[in-house]
Amino acid sequence: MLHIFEDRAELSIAVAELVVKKAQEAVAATGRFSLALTGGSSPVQLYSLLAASPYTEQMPWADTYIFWGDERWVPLTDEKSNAKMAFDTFLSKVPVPQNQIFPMWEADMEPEAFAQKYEQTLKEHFGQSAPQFDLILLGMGDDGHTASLFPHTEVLKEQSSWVKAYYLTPQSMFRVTLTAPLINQSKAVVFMTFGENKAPALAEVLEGERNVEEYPSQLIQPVSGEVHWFVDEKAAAGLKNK
Ligand SMILES: O=C1O[C@H](COP(=O)(O)O)[C@@H](O)[C@H](O)[C@H]1O
Repeated sequence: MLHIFEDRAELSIAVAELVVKKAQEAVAATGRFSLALTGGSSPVQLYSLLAASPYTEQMPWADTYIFWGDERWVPLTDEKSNAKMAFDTFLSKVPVPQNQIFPMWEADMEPEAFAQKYEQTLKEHFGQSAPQFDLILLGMGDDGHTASLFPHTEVLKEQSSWVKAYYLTPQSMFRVTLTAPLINQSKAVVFMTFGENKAPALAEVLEGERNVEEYPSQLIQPVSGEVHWFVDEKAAAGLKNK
């Protein structure tokens, strides 16, 4: 489902309202809300909203479990850390129990071993066979990547693992990411996409021929869950069907 907004501020408010709704529904139905966060610049305003009135009072923080969709393999104090951004913008300000927050990084571990450990953590949380997040937030890079599913990387072919780590040569760093098969088990996925730089990739992802090697965001098609694209008018400029 495509939702187009005039600007980032309006869009972030709409996503904050959706997060609150999904959280309340999940807690009413199952007693907990399992959320995977995105990194990058797109969610900064959303995260600040979640720490402020009127959203923070409506969030069932005590029953919320926070995971990440992906991470740059850097310490939690590094400015490039997706987790640091989330702590700075909202996690340090809301009453979600610390033991219900699962950053994708650990000191003194190799990234590949950490990915296996994170998968085990997810199995303990969800059970062995049904890794169904209530909501996964995603961004999309100008190149069509999402989470750390970058164009022309081996991780795009992954079918069985839930979490993978790999060295992203162009960025000279390891990445850790949920895999597409895991993301596609989610009950709901929300992409947040802003700005004219994203317009060409967005048009290809939503309306172009299937080419997942070039546009990995096309891999995200939940098996039975919802997928929402929250975009601003600039990002939507290249779309034919609005
Ligand atoms: O590297 C990453 O980039 C994407 C997109 O970031 P944005 O700055 O264009 O919003 C992000 O979704 C991902 O979590 C992050 O690791």
